[in-house]
Amino acid sequence: MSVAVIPRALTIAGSDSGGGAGIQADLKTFQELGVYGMSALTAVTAQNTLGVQGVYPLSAEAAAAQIESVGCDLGVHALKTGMLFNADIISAVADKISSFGWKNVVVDPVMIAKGGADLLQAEAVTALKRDLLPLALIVTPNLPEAEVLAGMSIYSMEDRREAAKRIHDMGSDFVVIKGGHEEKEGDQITDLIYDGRVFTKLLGRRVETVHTHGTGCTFSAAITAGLAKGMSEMAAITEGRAFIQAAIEDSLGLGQGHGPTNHWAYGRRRQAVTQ
Ligand SMILES: Nc1ncnc2c1ncn2[C@@H]1O[C@H](COP(=O)(O)OP(=O)(O)OP(=O)(O)O)[C@@H](O)[C@H]1O
Ligand SMILES: Cc1ncc(COP(=O)(O)O)c(N)n1
Repeated sequence: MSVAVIPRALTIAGSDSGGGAGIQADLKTFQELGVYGMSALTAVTAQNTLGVQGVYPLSAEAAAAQIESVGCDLGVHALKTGMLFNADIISAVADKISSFGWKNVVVDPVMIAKGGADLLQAEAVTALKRDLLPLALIVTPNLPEAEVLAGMSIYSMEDRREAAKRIHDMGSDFVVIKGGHEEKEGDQITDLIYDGRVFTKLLGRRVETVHTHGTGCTFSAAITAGLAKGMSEMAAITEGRAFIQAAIEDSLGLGQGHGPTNHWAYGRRRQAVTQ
């Protein structure tokens, strides 16, 4: 493969020492999908499947310096943001994205870990909406995040459509409201996509499992990998959904709490089909 065609993706996110979410999940996903992965850390967390034991943010300067180093040398075909923690880091990240002129930007608006720990300070939501969402090609809130961004409660599919419209108005070309937190109704799970014109429902099979740590990180990283490889937004989102579905179905069963998903599963299934 010539250097010119190696797809390259950057994740700007926090470190999860347990390896199921954050930077670690993103880099595993990029690698599995044939994309060269790079990272800019925003915070270090002491974390495992039982929860978050500590959060140690880096300075906005440190986050910006890493993005600059990567951008001015290796080149970035697509990037995603995850845990950004505070308003200073968000503004610094938005500045760098603007100055490099990057367009393939996936924003996973990480706010609260599954175990309840704050991964974004409450006052930073304004900066997220004002500085980062206008630069996003795709934003992927879960249901509680969509409620915070849209400033409304979401009970029905009609509410979800309204929230998607409101978030779209903040500047992201595509809004994907993920269904992982929806009330359990039957065996289906719905991710709702809105492109400013049409609503599309992506339906998946709900897996009964506690091993869902890092599902949003992995899903948004898989979408980013697709964009880095030149896929359309819808194709990248669809492959991202297939990647996370396989990763949840074949989970590794690690840890005593909410374990990680299986980042090998999608690739192994594809290999099995082609053999
Ligand atoms: N039990 C499940 N079975 C099948 N798919 C799931 C399940 N839980 C989540 N998903 C899928 O995983 C993806 C991420 O959704 P989710 O709502 O869990 O994101 P999230 O809360 O941001 O994740 P996290 O905070 O753990 O990183 C979506 O595509 C969603 O449909
Ligand atoms: C560094 C980091 N980034 C993101 C998440 C969200 O994942 P989850 O909601 O599954 O805890 C996390 N726990 N840690």
